[in-house]
Amino acid sequence: MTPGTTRRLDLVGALTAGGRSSRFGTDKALARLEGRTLLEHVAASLEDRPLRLLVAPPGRYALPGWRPVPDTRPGDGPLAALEAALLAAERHMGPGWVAFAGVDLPRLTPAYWALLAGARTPEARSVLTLDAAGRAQPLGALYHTDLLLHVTALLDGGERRLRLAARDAVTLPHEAATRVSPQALHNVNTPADLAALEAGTEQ
Ligand SMILES: Nc1nc2c(ncn2[C@@H]2O[C@H](COP(=O)(O)OP(=O)(O)OP(=O)(O)O)[C@@H](O)[C@H]2O)c(=O)[nH]1
Ligand SMILES: [Mg+2]
Repeated sequence: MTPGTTRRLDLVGALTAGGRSSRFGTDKALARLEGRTLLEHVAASLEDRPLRLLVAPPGRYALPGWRPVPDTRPGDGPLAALEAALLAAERHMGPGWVAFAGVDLPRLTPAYWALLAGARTPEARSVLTLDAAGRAQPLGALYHTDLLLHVTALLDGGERRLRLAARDAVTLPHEAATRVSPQALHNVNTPADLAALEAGTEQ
């Protein structure tokens, strides 16, 4: 990649939406914020991608323009959903980068993804943002399809933690992400998390 260019369009968008929402109590993908569902908010952040993948149980959601992708290992969590997304991305577009989002990050924006895309280096195979506590956030991150073997090996070994997927990672400061996309990493796990977002009391 030429230094300084972002090449935004070469990212495949992947939205994982196969969770149980057990902490939220009802399906959080369909919870509403400012007149739209959380699913629609996150989808809008990836609307300009050439390929958009929705990793979810078949028929659970209708999202125009998004290609349904079934889980390779249903119910095994977001690491398994990343495997399904990387496989589908490689099948349809060849080797390359995937922007991996969850339904519970409604403040992600195109500018956020452009920032991550611009931070890629030739050696990098993942790009993540640090949260306010300094932890790299594995959702709302970029992964290269080269990570497929690694992700599959983790899953085959019984691992389920998404944060272990990242390798050869570039990490961006929290402030850099929230400057272009305020509250970008605010994660909606409970109704209180959503209420805080509506009230504007979360960063
Ligand atoms: N495709 C797929 N997505 C998943 C799976 N498990 C979780 N997700 C998604 O991963 C993202 C983050 O997951 P969590 O915050 O743990 O969501 P969750 O499992 O629905 O919620 P809890 O039951 O409260 O943990 C959300 O977008 C979920 O929909 C899965 O097994 N398959
Ligand atoms: Mg969550």
